[in-house]
Amino acid sequence: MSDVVLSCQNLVKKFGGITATGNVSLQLARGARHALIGPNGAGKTTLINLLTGVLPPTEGRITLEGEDITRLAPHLRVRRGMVRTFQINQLFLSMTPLQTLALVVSQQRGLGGRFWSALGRDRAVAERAEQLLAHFHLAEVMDVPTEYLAYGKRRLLEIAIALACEPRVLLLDEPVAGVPAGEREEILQTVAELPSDVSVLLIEHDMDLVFSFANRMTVLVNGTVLTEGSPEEIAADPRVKEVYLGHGEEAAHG
Ligand SMILES: Nc1ncnc2c1ncn2[C@@H]1O[C@H](COP(=O)(O)OP(=O)(O)OP(=O)(O)O)[C@@H](O)[C@H]1O
Repeated sequence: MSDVVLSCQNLVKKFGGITATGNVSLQLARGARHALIGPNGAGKTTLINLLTGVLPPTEGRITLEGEDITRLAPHLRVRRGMVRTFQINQLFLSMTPLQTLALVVSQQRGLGGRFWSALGRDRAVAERAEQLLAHFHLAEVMDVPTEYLAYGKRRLLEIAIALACEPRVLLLDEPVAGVPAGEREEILQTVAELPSDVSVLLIEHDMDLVFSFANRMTVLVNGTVLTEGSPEEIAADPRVKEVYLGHGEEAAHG
């Protein structure tokens, strides 16, 4: 097995005259806690949309576990182990975290819509759901309908749902956006502590959070990679400081 789980080579995405992604190459190492940072409009979300297949690239190539997935439909990328945090929809709002996770685990294990009976009978489904509830600090609210959950708990549930799909690559686009400052660190710590067979690519604006989470960082500016390195290298890079100082509050907090 290669040490690189996901990579893109020379990715370009143009929207009419705007180049949102300009010749980006990136490698996500197996087990990495990799952060993608950059000021507003740098092209971070566009890059995640290209990697997940929501947007087709204008040019370039994407490989997952060495296989070319550039033209693969988004749902087939999920099936191959690349998962992004899901938006919670109406169905999930009326369900509890336990029901939601049991449903996703059942689907994942090919039990489909029989999840209600599966939860009662299939110990393995219930056990995996309980494991996820414990890891994501949701055990005490597992029977509370999602619509009544605090925002931070909802974000944790979104990540837990993604994890229930047993990803090899987890893509998180600002997973703590809107969460009160005091709760953000705990959420990202929970992600950082996932098993090392899950490789994580995170977009996050809060620099303090990024530095406590990441062991690798890529800085995007104007759709291109300014630099990539360890958190220490990035923190010491005068070009990065310049970009962030140049954008002031906006860059630091989105
Ligand atoms: N569908 C689109 N049509 C036209 N331009 C787009 C589209 N999506 C993104 N862009 C442009 O591409 C550039 C990169 O946007 P993108 O949202 O990827 O940046 P970002 O780094 O995620 O920004 P933010 O931190 O504000 O979320 C911006 O100039 C944006 O206006």
